[in-house]
Amino acid sequence: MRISVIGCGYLGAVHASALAELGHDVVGIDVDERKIAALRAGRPPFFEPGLPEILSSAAASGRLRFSTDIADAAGADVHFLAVGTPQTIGGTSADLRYVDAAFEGLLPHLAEGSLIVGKSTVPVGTAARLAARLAKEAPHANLAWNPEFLREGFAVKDTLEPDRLVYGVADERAASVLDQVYRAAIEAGTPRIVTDYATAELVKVAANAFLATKISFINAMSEIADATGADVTALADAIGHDVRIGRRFLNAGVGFGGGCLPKDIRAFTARAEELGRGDSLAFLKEVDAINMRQRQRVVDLAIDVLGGSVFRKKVAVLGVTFKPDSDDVRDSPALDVAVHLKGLGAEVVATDPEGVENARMRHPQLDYTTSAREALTGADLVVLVTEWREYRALDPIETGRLVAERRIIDGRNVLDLHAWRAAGWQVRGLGRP
Ligand SMILES: NC(=O)C1=CN([C@@H]2O[C@H](COP(=O)(O)OP(=O)(O)OC[C@H]3O[C@@H](n4cnc5c(N)ncnc54)[C@H](O)[C@@H]3O)[C@@H](O)[C@H]2O)C=CC1
Ligand SMILES: O=C(O)[C@H]1O[C@H](OP(=O)(O)OP(=O)(O)OC[C@H]2O[C@@H](n3ccc(=O)[nH]c3=O)[C@H](O)[C@@H]2O)[C@H](O)[C@@H](O)[C@@H]1O
Repeated sequence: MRISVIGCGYLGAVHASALAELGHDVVGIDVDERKIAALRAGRPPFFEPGLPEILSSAAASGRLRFSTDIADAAGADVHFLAVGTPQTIGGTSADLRYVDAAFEGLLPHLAEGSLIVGKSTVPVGTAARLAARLAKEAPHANLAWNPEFLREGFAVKDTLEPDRLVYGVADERAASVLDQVYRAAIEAGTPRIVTDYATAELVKVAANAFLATKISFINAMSEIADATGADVTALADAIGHDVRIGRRFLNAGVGFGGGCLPKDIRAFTARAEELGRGDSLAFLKEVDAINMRQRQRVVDLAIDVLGGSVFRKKVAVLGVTFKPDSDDVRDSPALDVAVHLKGLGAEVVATDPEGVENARMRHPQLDYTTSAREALTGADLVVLVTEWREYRALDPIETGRLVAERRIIDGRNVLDLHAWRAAGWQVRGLGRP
C-alpha cells in the first residue's frame, strides 16, 4: 500500500520504517528539516535500538522516502498522523495545534477513498471533531484512530509485534484498510479490537494511566517501607507473584518520566474536568504528586548522606534519560535530580551513554561526560538514577577505587546492596532498609 506518515519523531520515524520493512511504499513527512535530512541520510535523529538497521534496509529497498513537503503525501492510500501532542505551556491539557495543523495540511491532498489514521495520543473527542471536519471538507476520505502502545527502547519490536491493535472507526471499510496495513501482525495472531473513536482514544490514555498508577502505587509503598524498615523490592516480588497483580511495572524508584506518561495523565485529568467528570480521575493527581515526590526524595537522601548539605560536594549522577536504551530526556526524573542538586550548590557531573547531547540542550549549566569512569572519579557521592545496563553492572570494588567517598544512592533499586556494602559502601535505596 502507499502510505504517508506525518511526523517523524520517536513514534513516526519507527512507524514509517517498520511499515516500509513490511513491504509498504512509505513517505515520512516532518516540518523539522534537520530530522528529515538525517533520516534521508539513513541516520535516525534519535537513539533507538534496532532503528538504524530497519531504516537502512527500508531505504535500500527504495520503499522509504522522507520529505518536508506535505504535498508529497498526495496519492497515498493511508495517512498516519504521528505528530506530537505535548502538554500545553502553562497548562495541563494536551496541545493539539500540531495535530490540527497536520490534519489541515493534508486536506487538499486526499485521494478518493483514502484514510487518515490518527496515531498520536489525543483527548477523547478529538477524532469525532476531525471526522466532522473531514465530512465537510473532504467527504471522499475517511478517518480512523489507531493508538500506539510502543515503548521507547523497544520501539521496533513493539511496532512489528504489537500486543494488540486497536482500531477506532466509524465503519467497517476503515477497519479493512487497517487490516491490510497490519496484515503481517494479524496473520501472526495479534489481537485486534475494532471499536468506536471515543473508546479507541480512551484505551490509549487508560493504559498509560494504569501503568502510571501502578508505578506510583509501588512508590507509595516504598515511602511506607522507609517509615517501617521494610523492603519494597521484596514486597513487590511477593505481591507480583499474584497473577492478578503481576510483577511488571512495580519497580520503585525515582519514578516515571518521558514524553508520555506524565503528560498523558495530566491531559486525561484535564479532559475529564472539561467533561464535568473531574472527580472520576482526581486520583491521577495523586498519582502525579506521588511520582514528582520521588525526585525530591532522592535529593533529600543526597543531603542526608552528605551530612546536611550537598554544597561544594562532587556528585556523580549516573543517567540523565528518563529510562535506559533511550536518549529521551523529556520530563526525565534523572535530569531533574541532577539539576536540583546543582541548584543546591553541588558540583554535579552527569553521565549517560546516549542522553548527554539532549540533556545539554535543555540544561547547559550542568557538567556532562559520556564516560562513567570520568564522572565517578573523585566523587563524594554517586547517584544512580537511570538503570542503564553498564551502571547496573558496575563493580563495587573497582568503582570504590575511583571515588573519593564510597557513598551511593540507588535511585532505581537495582544494585545488590549486600555486595556494595561488603565492599565498604554506604548504600541508600528508596524503600530499602
Ligand atoms: N514516544 C513514544 O514512545 C510514543 C508516543 N506516542 C504519541 O505519539 C505522538 C508523537 O510522539 P513522539 O514521536 O514521541 O513526539 P516527537 O516530538 O518525537 O515527534 C513529533 C514530530 O512531529 C513533527 N511535527 C509537528 N508538527 C508537524 C506537522 N504539522 N507536520 C509534520 N510534522 C510535524 C515534529 O517536528 C516532530 O518531529 C504523541 O501524541 C505521543 O503521545 C504514542 C506512543 C508511544
Ligand atoms: O504512550 C507512550 O508513549 C508510551 O508510554 C510508555 O512507554 P515509555 O514512556 O517509552 O516507557 P516505559 O517503559 O513505560 O517507562 C516509563 C517511565 O516509567 C518508569 N518506570 C517503569 C516501570 C517501573 O516499574 N518503574 C518505573 O519507574 C521508567 O523508568 C520510565 O521513566 C508505555 O509503556 C507505552 O506503552 C506507551 O506507548
